[in-house]
Amino acid sequence: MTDDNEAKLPPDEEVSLTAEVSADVAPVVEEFMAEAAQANEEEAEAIANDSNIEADAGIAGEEFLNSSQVGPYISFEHVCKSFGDFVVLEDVSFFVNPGETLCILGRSGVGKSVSLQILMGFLKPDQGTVLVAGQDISGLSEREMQEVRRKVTMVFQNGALFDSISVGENVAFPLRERRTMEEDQIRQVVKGLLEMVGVAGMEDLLPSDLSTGMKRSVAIARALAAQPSAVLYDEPTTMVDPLMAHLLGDLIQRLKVQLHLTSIVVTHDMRFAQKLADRVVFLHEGKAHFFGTMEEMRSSKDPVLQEFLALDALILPN
Ligand SMILES: Nc1ncnc2c1ncn2[C@@H]1O[C@H](COP(=O)(O)OP(=O)(O)OP(=O)(O)O)[C@@H](O)[C@H]1O
Repeated sequence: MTDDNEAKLPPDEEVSLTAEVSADVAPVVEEFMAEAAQANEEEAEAIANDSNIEADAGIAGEEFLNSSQVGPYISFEHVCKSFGDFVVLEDVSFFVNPGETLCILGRSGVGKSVSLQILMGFLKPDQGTVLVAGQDISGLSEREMQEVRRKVTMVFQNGALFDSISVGENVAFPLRERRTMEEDQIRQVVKGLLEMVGVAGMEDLLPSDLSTGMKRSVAIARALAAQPSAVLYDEPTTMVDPLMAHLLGDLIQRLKVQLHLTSIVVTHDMRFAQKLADRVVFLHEGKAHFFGTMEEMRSSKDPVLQEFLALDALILPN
């Protein structure tokens, strides 16, 4: 390939999500994805309008929330969480706007996964306000929380697939729950989603037949089948090879750009965060020690951040 041709290639995030989808199922999958993208765009606009009304009325609240131009889609406001006497989170605040990606960074045991579990309503905060899908989830019942989890879904490290049913049935699960799709449409969307996430033709395998990275890809396909507006990823690049990590990073970025998905990514991987994050929150000793862009984090003179970045550079030399 000549340099000229290379210059004409679209950036990774603009390569169509359905580029790898077979022609026989592409129309159905494209329609399915377009529906999801439109719903996410409309929801983001609604939140932007609401927050403009609030800002006009002068009731937008805290300084850190005012710094976001749109209303946040997900946020922690002064969240505290302890297990017995052990304080994990102490007055932690951060947000992610609709269609943006936030990476949660920090050493082992600082409460990154606990934060995700609070956002999913699996753990309750002791204090503070947690906003998910634009609404305060603190007073919600388990049933109401299940509705929120249709919009904001999580991709667990191990995929959390149903072990006893096939890969295809795992991905079909959210489609069947909708009760609006014909069997043939379901088959086409499942096939297309699996092709899209790089595990084509694996419908009939069991989750136990798959590698860790493949399970994670299937978990992303299952998450997308629910047409969510936000996806929370817990350590997506842990225990996968660098090529798989790169593919997952590309996919998350394309989902953001083309589906307007809001994402929160817990990661140890600074290169991954550099590639994906609009903002990062760095948890340290129970606090949100830093909340800002990667550039701001890299240029910070804060000794704790500098030490973390220096250690990362040692582990992953350029
Ligand atoms: N249900 C629980 N009961 C008691 N302690 C818990 C519970 N869940 C988490 N913890 C503790 O809270 C702390 C934070 O855990 P968490 O899993 O959020 O860390 P992390 O930042 O995700 O770490 P890693 O990067 O190693 O995954 C740990 O000390 C953990 O043992």
